[in-house]
Amino acid sequence: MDDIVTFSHVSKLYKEQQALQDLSFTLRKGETTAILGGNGAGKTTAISLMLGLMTPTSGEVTLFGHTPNARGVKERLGAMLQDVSVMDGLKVGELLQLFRSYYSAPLSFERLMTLTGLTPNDLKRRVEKLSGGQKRRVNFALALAGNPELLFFDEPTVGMDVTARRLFWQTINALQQQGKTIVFTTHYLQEADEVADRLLLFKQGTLIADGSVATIKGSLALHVISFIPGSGITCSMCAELPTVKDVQEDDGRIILKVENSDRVLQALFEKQWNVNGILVSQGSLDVAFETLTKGEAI
Ligand SMILES: Nc1ncnc2c1ncn2[C@@H]1O[C@H](COP(=O)(O)OP(=O)(O)OP(=O)(O)O)[C@@H](O)[C@H]1O
Repeated sequence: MDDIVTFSHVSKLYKEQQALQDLSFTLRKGETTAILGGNGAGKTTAISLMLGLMTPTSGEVTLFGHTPNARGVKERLGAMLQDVSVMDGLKVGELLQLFRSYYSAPLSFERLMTLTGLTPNDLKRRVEKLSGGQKRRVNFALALAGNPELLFFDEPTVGMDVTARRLFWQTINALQQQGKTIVFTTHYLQEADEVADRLLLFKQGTLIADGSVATIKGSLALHVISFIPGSGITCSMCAELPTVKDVQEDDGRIILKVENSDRVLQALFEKQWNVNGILVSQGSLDVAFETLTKGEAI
């Protein structure tokens, strides 16, 4: 079966707070999905529901066609959550061994160390003595210990240094090649752009966009035009140009986010405005994200 995660009209209410509202989507085998959204959009709540750490107020969540807490489901998934909570009092090697013992076909110590960058020295250290970044490596190793089919990462690279971050994405890439299904949340849009096959964009507990990076960028079709304004050219004049959605000034350049760059260029030439150094580029995921989360495009 190719449907690995399904949300069917899922809502979650925390007392008065509506965290998710009528959310429906399906994640398929082998897909890498990035869940994006501003603070409080509902990303962690969605992941917690997938992991069976809480239940929906209404609607249904399934993993591999079963409820997340059904027998046999947990063995097939691994997770690295935002709160780095590892068991104090144990050495890293002991903790890894404990986790490996839960699974029928765990990854070897050597493989886990290669994948996560843990060193033989790290294995001898007590978990509570590790730095925040080192604890995240341990949590990464724990998520991979059972060689699961489905992996969840909630803001995985927060607190990782550059080397750790690079190794993390290399490992994710290797897992993608093996056909694993991966779900991660991030505030770093570049990560989502580079790694994900699919983006789910949350806003205030609802799904406002679902598609590939290319589709989401393309559906918005926002382009960026920038130029150095000559005297007399102001931001408010530029805001009147056709299809302009946003105007900013930065470092002596006026930067326009526009729906139709051809029409803007044509208008600039017709008006014979005194502008220099015109640059046109395709909108980035950041632009798409900003536009969507401001609600302008929907
Ligand atoms: N245990 C809780 N009790 C009450 N409200 C909660 C609880 N957990 C989350 N919320 C609220 O539910 C909403 C969604 O929170 P959630 O943590 O899922 O968002 P998020 O997208 O992961 O945010 P962030 O990017 O800041 O981590 C927020 O308004 C939050 O305040």
